[in-house]
Amino acid sequence: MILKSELRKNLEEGLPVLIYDFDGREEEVDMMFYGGKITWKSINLLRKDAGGLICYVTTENYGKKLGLDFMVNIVKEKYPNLAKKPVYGDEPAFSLWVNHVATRTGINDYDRAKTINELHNVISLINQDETLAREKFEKEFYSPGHVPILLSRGLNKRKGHTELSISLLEYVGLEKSAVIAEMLDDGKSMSKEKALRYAKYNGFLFIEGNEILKEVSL
Ligand SMILES: O=C(CO)[C@H](O)[C@H](O)COP(=O)(O)O
Repeated sequence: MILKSELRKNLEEGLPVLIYDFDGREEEVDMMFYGGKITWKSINLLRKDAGGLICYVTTENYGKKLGLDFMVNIVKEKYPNLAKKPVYGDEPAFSLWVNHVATRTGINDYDRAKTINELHNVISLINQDETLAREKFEKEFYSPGHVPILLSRGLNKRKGHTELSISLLEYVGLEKSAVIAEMLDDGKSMSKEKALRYAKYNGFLFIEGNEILKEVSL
């Protein structure tokens, strides 16, 4: 059972939560942070202890309000021969890759934290002033950059870490803004058992996709 208050407290304190998707899907664990609590130290931990691709996550609906499309739609139009699906079947959640204009190269921990902090600010502005949020996004970001944006289609359409992380934020009542990276290990994805031991050792929450499905209404 997921303890809502404990989960919200951890996320608001800037602690990561580990999410395992499902047997028969990627069978991977992603490290997830709340997008509103990212510092350069969170990027450092994602890079060193998780090791996978560090992605910013929000919803398809918010993405549309900023004029963002799924990369797969762009690829289908421009490079139709490359528009294949990964082995586990889902259409990827990728949209554009961006940097904030105040970054230098965009890749170090400070730069990626800056890009993500400013993405979170844009996302938080959407519900107050949609037009201003889009203007701010177009004025302050450029693409291609070093932070991929993933857009959640909702768990009723796709059951990836993208959708699981957004559902957890909705469940605890936080803004739909997350940062995730896969946990890797010596040339492979980290096993669920090893990620569980890592979570226990560090006092981080470990949540399975099936537990999330039980708590949220699809
Ligand atoms: O692979 C990815 C995007 O597609 C990301 O790296 C991330 O792990 C989320 O993936 P998914 O939502 O497919 O589990």
